[in-house]
Amino acid sequence: MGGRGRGGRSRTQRKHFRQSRENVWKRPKSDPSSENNKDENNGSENPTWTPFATQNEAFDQFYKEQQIVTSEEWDAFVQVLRTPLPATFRINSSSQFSADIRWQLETDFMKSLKAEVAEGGESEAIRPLPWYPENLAWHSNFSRMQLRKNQTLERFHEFLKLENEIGNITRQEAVSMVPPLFLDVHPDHFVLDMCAAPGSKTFQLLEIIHQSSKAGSLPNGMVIANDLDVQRCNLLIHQTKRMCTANLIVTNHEAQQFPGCRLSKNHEIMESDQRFSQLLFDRVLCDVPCSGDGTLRKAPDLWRKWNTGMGNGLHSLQVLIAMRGVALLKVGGRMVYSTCSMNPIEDEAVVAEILRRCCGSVELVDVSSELPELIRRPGLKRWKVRDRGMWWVSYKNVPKSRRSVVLPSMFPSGRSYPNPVDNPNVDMEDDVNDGTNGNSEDSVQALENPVTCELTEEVSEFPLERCMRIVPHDQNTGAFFIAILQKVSPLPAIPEKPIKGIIKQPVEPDNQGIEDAKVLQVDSLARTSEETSEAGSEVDENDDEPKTVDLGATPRVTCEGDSEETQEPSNTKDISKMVPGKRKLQIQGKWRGVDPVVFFKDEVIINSIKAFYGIDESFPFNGHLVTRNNDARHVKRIYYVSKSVKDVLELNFSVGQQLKITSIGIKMFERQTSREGSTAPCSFRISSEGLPLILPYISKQILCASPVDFKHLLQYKAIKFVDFVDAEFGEKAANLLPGCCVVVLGKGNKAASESFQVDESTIAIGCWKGRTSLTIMVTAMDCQELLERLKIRLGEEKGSSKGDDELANSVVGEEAQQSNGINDEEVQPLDTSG
Ligand SMILES: C[S@@+](CC[C@H](N)C(=O)[O-])C[C@H]1O[C@@H](n2cnc3c(N)ncnc32)[C@H](O)[C@@H]1O
Repeated sequence: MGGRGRGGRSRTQRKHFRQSRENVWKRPKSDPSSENNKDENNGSENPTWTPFATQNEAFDQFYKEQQIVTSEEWDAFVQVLRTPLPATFRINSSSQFSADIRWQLETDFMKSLKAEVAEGGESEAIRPLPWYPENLAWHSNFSRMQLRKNQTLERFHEFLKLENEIGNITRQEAVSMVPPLFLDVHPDHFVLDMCAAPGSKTFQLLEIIHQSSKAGSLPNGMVIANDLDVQRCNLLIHQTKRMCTANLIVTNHEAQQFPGCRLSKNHEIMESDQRFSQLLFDRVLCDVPCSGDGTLRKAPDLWRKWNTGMGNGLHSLQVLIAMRGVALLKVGGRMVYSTCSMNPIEDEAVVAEILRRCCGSVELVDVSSELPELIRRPGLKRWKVRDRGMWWVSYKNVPKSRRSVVLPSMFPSGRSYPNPVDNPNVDMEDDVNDGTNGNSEDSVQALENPVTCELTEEVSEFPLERCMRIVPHDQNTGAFFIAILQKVSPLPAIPEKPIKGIIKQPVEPDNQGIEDAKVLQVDSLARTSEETSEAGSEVDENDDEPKTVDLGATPRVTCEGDSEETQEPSNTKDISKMVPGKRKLQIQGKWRGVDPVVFFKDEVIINSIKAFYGIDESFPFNGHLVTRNNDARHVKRIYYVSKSVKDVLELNFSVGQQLKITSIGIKMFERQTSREGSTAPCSFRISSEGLPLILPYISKQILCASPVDFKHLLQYKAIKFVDFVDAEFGEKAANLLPGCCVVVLGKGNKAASESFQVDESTIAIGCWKGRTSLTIMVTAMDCQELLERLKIRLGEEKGSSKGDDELANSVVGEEAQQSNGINDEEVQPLDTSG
């Protein structure tokens, strides 16, 4: 069960989230490339912001020449690129409230907003994206400014903000929603998201995995979401936390070096139920780092920065990442390669190189009949390479001096040629910067390139027309490139014969699968990630993503120069001493500075939890509980993992902890820390994220409240037993054992006497049974959301026997809340400390 959408977050974290949103269509005046310093709205002097320039001659030259749109379309293409991107968002299809939210949009907001738009002369306010299944993705014509304009829009704005934070919707660029749709994910699939942060596509993949889960059950599939960047991994954790899933592992590796996790042949398989001996995936999403010019509409700063070196510099890394993805794919599996760049060097050239290296074991899938309403263009079969102001149509004539930068794989034929004798007339080193955009990469040469004229253009032999490019002016979106690949047979062994300019660099000699036995690399491909990230900018998929996250309580310790290489645990003692003021350096197997992941097996604690909540034996505990602390006595949080994640974890232990795990599973139990909490019979409470999963299995400490009492609990947070409208409920609550309990929303007015059955629509909250009262353990935001949902589901409450004012007077709020230590900060943002 995932995506119940009630994962709370800390106030600090939300504050960061809000503050980090920037107006991407303005930049600080201090920026030297500002064109003027007038305020764009009133023409007055604005000391802080100026509009972005949306011109770049090198960009125009490059894309005109590549003919990604016809010359007749050029004006329309750039005109749309220069306008801000309309907001789009997606309903979380696995959320308990997805149908309610869609109903609200289709009936309430579509109508009420239409009136507003009519006033402003616009034709459409919000509309579902026609190509996205089941009206789950929406386009809005309002700018943020407009959203604040009047009350109706403000209500819509508040709705978007709240539902996004709760996890019922995700604000995501329309084109970014496309790759997961073509991945054809099934709930039992093992999926690898190689470059996953900030996680909007991971979220989508998890939705699909969870889509048809029944209450209390988990799908057989799982997602591993990986990102190289630790900070962005934290964004990913933050984003996916809203999904409340036990079927996710977040890892922190260079995707091109993603571990093979393969048992050696002589490894004894101890457990009879061990499912697999190597971690291979049914689906791989390879949404690589790219120059990002498809996001110009939401990141207009790129207009100024754009140059051809960005795409050229990323091509090698993109090939390496994609090849690693293919190697980790099961035969018969599907991989989607995507970029938010329009550049053929990052797009078609990479796909062609994958096909070339795979020698027929990978095919481009023709998806022309899928999602017919999505307007897209076929991939290019011919393109040119631009480097330092020169156009090259074949590698043949690339001068020796540029051959470490311009690679054979960048060209449609992919052919390598011996070094030419450099043409003295084409002195690349002396290329003059004419200052067009402040970058020497794109000095525009007035002279015609003599080398280009000698050659006919190359055409790719691969069916690259099966790739798709989405361009902004076709359906008012950003731009995106997508290719769908299928692995039809194991990858071939690559000839041992050394090829000039190419070195053999097996990714992981000890753990390679048969498929990826020999992955060759062009020597310039072996550049470090630091170099490549300088070459291009990685642009957030979601302009509402926070750029930084307050990690809350746990400071993370990272070591300077810490690489993905094995680090011996024996070294860590000394290193922890070298970091004064920080908590003890954590170790996860061979990874330093990362909290350990350990199976939680403390029978005493597990049995006390089972007994206290009356958890049915059919709920699988064995091997499904993990912690981030080696010392069971000091475990604060216990996480729950699905069977699929458990299997991967067991394999990971067997192969020497190759995976560097930054987050795993769903937080299920948390230790009580307050005074009253420590005297309760069970020292662990059920976390709000884990509750929906375990709910059908709980038989003790659980009550059913009438809608009116449930609503009052949400409104007033704490209510004395004697003050419940349904006296029987109050009595039953008073008879619970002290500590954590669960309150389920019932249907009738005397819900306490109802027998209830839990299904996907059941709404329940965690509470604390104190001496005289019941107090909810739900964040303020989750309370607000639940109250909204109740309003819609139940209609306005009528005929309450106890008025709200009267009840308000009986509220014990502060006292009770303090006693159990629950407050708005209940849910920690990062799953790192034990
Ligand atoms: C285009 S963004 C991915 C967007 C993401 N798929 C989403 O939908 O939210 C590219 C990501 O690749 C990461 N990255 C860059 N180099 C990487 C590498 N060598 N291995 C893994 N991730 C890398 C960046 O940190 C960035 O988060």
